[in-house]
Formats: sequence, C-alpha cells, structure tokens
Amino acid sequence: MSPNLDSPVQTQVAVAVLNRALSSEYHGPKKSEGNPAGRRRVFVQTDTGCVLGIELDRRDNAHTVKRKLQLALNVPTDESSLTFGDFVLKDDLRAVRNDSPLLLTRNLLHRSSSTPCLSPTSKDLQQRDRSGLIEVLGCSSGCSRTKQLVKDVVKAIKSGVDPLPVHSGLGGAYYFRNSRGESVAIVKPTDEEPFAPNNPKGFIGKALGQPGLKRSVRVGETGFREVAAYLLDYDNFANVPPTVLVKITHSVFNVNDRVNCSNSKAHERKKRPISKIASFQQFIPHDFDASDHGTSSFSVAAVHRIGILDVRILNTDRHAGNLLVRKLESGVGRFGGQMELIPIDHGLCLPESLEDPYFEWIHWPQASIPFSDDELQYIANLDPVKDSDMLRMELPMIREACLRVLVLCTIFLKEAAAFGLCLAEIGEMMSREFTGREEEPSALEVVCLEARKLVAEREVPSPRIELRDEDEIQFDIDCEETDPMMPRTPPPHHFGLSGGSSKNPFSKLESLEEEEEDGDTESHAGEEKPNFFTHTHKLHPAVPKLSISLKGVSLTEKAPRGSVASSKSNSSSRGNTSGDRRSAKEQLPTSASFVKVADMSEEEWGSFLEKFQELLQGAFRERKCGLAGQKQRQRLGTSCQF
Ligand SMILES: Nc1ncnc2c1ncn2[C@@H]1O[C@H](COP(=O)(O)OP(=O)(O)OP(=O)(O)O)[C@@H](O)[C@H]1O
Repeated sequence: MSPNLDSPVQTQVAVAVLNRALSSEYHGPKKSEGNPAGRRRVFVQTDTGCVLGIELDRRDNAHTVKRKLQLALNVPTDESSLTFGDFVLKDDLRAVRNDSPLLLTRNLLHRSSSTPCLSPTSKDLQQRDRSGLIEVLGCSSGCSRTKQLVKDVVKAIKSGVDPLPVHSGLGGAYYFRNSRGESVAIVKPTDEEPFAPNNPKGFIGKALGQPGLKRSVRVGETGFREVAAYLLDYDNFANVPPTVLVKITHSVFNVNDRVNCSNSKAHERKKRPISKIASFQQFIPHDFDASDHGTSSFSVAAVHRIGILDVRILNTDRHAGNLLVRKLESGVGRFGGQMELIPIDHGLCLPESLEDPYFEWIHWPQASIPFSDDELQYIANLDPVKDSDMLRMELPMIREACLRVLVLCTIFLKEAAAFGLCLAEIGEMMSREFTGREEEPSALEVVCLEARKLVAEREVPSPRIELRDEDEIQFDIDCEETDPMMPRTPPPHHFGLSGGSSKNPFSKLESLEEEEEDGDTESHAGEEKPNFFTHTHKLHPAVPKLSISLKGVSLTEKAPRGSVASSKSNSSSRGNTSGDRRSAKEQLPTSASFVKVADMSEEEWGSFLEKFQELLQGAFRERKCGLAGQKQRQRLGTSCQF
C-alpha cells in the first residue's frame, strides 16, 4: 500500500509506537529544554494536516527524524522533506527549539487530498500521542493570560464540555468553552483554512505549504500570522485579542479523509481525538460586527489604531466582518465612547510579497482626520528591526519575506506620518487601482519598483543574475551542502537597514509566485510533483495582468472597495458554502505580484531600503500636491460630525 501521510488517526497513534521503539526514555509531555540530554519535543505536521509529537535528542538530525517517521508512517525518507519556515532541514537540528512545529512534505508523490488512509494494524497503534490536550507552541513572553485560558479550556474539555463549530467564515473554526459552558476561545486549525486539506466548508484542493487564498500566503500559514499580529500590537494599542499558536487535540476537528477510511467504521473514527496545529485566540463577547452597524459611532482613535496596525502588517483582509463591535456603557472604555472595536482574523497579513491590501476603513471619515500627537508618538517609536527580531524569536517559523514586508510597510508608515499624511492617504497610497480589468501597482509599489530599478542599475552584475536567460534561471535552494539551520542574521540596517553581507547562503527565501507555478503543474493527476523547493526564478516584477482580486471576501468576483454592502453580502454568501466542494484551481483568483522582496540578497535588500526611503519624500509630495489627484477616489472631508 502507498505511504500514508493522509490519515491523522493513523499518524497520531503511530507516534506512540515510534516513541517506544526509538525513544525508550520517553517521558510524556514535559518540556525538555535545558535537560542534560538535550531532549526536545517537536510537532511534525504532514502536508495533509496530521500532527505527530516526536522527541528529539542531541544526536538527532533530519535524517534520523525522517527515519523515525518512516517507521511510524511507512514513508520512504527519500521521498519527503522536513521543513521549518524557510528552511529545509538536512543535518543538525540543534537550532530547532522545543515545541517547534515542523512540516513534512512529500517531494515526488502526487499529493492528493483523497488518498485512502491505512487502517491501524495492531493494538499498539490505538495509543495516542501522549502530549497534553493543548500545548502552547513558543510564547516565551507575555502570554500568562492566554495560558490561564488554556488551562480553563483543558479543564472544561476533561469535564465533557465540547467545543462548538463556528459556522461563519471560510475556514474551520471552533469556539472552545470553559466549565460554565461560556465561549472563551476561538481555535482555527491550520489544516482547515480555506483550500487546506481538511477544510470543513468544501474549500479544499491544496496541500499545506502551497499558495492559498492569497497567493502570497501559503496554505497552513495563517495561524502564526494571527499570533504575529497580536505580538506586534504593543500595549494592546489596536485591541487585538490575545492569541497563541497551539497543538490541540480534540474529536470535534474536521478530517475530510475519514470518509475514505474504508476498513474502519466511520462513526467510530469520528469520535477519535485528532491533533492539530492551530491559532488559539481569546473569545471576545461582542454585539455585532462592523458590517452590521453604521461607522459613525466608532471613535477616531479606535479606527486610527486599527488602521496603524493594518498598515504595518499589510493586512489584505480587513473587511468589516473582521471588526467586532462591543457596545460600551457611556463613558466606559479606553476611548470614552460607546462602541469598542475588536480587530480579528489576521491570518492574511504579512504576505510574502507586496500585495493589494484591503482596508475597510479607508473611506470612513475617521481615517481622514489627522493623527493625534499620541498616535504620532506611537508611530515614531515603532522600530521595524526590533519587531522583526522579536518575531524571529517568538515565531521562528516565520519567513524572512514576511518580515521584509513588515519592515517595508513600517518604514512607509513612519515616513508618511512624519510627512503629515493621514491614515486614509496612507491607505490609498498602498492600495492598487483598477483601470478596466487591469490592476495597476499602488503608489507604494511604484516607489518600490523604482527603488529596485535604481539598485539594479547600481549593482555590479551578479553572475547569478546576469549570465543566464531569465526563464532558465533556477532558484535552486537545494541545501545539501549547507546547514539550513544556521541562525539567520538579520540584515544590518539603515533605519537600521543598509549594507550588510552578501547573499546569506542559509537564507532560503523563495517566492510564492514560483510556488504557484509548481502548484499548477501539480494539478495534472498522476504527474510527478516537482521538488517543492526548486523553482524557476523570475528576476523582474511581473507585469500587470488580469486579476480578480479577493478583496478579502469574495471567491468569485471582485467586491467594490469600501462597500459595507459588499462585505455583508459576501459574508452571507460564505455561510452557504457547506457541503459544496470547490476546487482550489477553479476558485483561486490571481493577483499580480508587482514587487517581490524575497529574491533580493541581504545586500540588495539594504540598498533597496535606502533608495526606497529616498524616493518616498517625492512620492509624498506628489500625493500632497494632488499630482496623483485624478486617480484618488473622492473621500469625505474632515468636517464630518462624529
Ligand atoms: N476573538 C474572537 N472573539 C469572538 N468571536 C470571534 C473571534 N474571532 C472570530 N470570531 C467569530 O468567528 C467568526 C469566524 O472567525 P474568522 O473571521 O476569524 O474566521 P475565518 O474563517 O478566517 O473567516 P474569513 O472567511 O472571514 O476569513 C467571526 O466572524 C466572528 O464572528
């Protein structure tokens, strides 16, 4: 029978055998950092979503781990890759921290989401992974509140209080409750995202790691973005609910393959607990969301704070449904107003290349009010280098490309605010325009394209770039000869960001643009899947092309920007997706990637940022002088009453 990575039941129970066979000293879920044997536990997720807890010791390398997995799953190791964020793990695993989530992908086999699963063959396999019901992954600082929440939820699960599936939204989500039956957390498994293998609402067709709903956000990678948004929201400035990444086990979770498990009774399998990697966010009681209510009662400060966050993280999905609204008694609350806004759903922020953001607030009158002194001070204090370092520390799986987008957008925000632009102007400069059906680069992207051009003209031609035909260039990140887990050195900066060493051989930045090409190849059933990490590398930004943008919400048509009605109709149409299996190939809209950031060496990146900053002042002046005014949409003036 073919190797089976598709059965969570199988893979999960197999780990018990694996631990016994290869790790006779397995001591359960205790943290092992700092213990003399250097033992650590990692969670390996297959590209179809199954999660296994595995103990590592000092001698383990990627090969021995894969051998363990081979024993557990009957997967030939030469047909799989073990990855961690940007890295393909090959040799030394010492840099992999305790509780890290790793991804096991099959290189050559056709990855079908309907591969039948093997049934357990021995009683040993009935045992489950012995880690706790909920394990917080990472979270070295500042999440005591969430840890208490986790304890409450575990207690409730043990006393038989079941979670409730959330019916709205495109992805799988579950309200977890406390012992009193109150919802206290929302859990979104990474393998139940839109188009992920175990999406419960019919949006399937991609393996983990492939381009997802937004092509610059991979399937299975929205969870850490949710956490990143919370971590970046210093002092809870924008009010993002506390969020952590967890490995969580419960029978409520969805597994699409269960129906294919022919040698076992479906109803028995349904009850079996399944482990998932998921985001775990505090549930915030609320009265409605921003699509249900006029915007005039939202305070200027609340809108500004959320807007500032959205700009920093290039949020591509800030539709009105992703702003919860809570009525406050008069005079209560930080803003002294009557409505509190709670921003949720940050899974589509920090894309791997510049994208068209979606900012629902862009036409709200509040966004045209100048920033207050406090807000300007907050913006001035932002430090994108520190932000990146913090995220590398807290979320080591985060990709460098995401951090580059964070740096770029934070610099843009800081410079724009210092220049005197208001939130709406900043948002508009980041947003693309449509002429007919053509998508045009945003003002921000135009500056980036110009900066890249200037850097390219200045650079001594690199053999890597110059000597080969563009179409033939391979972004070969085969790292047989490198240690992929060498610590990544953040680029030296002016703003902190300039200069720096030449291309870091350990940095495995890659472009989802190329990944998409692989994904297309894969769609032909029976064809061999090309190596996930070998790509045709395009050197220049893509030219504008036809695009049907999601605008955060619609799978089938572009929603008019800033339309509350559109958000609402889109949300309601989403509610009717259950049971309607949709192929990702049919449904995924394409969106041009005008500016990539992953394909620059660190040196080029430093030079690019310098040029970028130099060019910004001209772009702001142009914006202020109204030279770009013909293109600007009519905004409400600042005379609106709130
Ligand atoms: N922190 C929270 N507190 C309370 N309710 C929440 C919270 N987060 C999400 N929800 C509720 O769950 C619903 C689905 O959540 P969310 O929008 O994050 O899921 P999604 O599948 O990513 O949706 P989308 O399709 O909009 O991207 C929301 O519309 C909201 O009603």
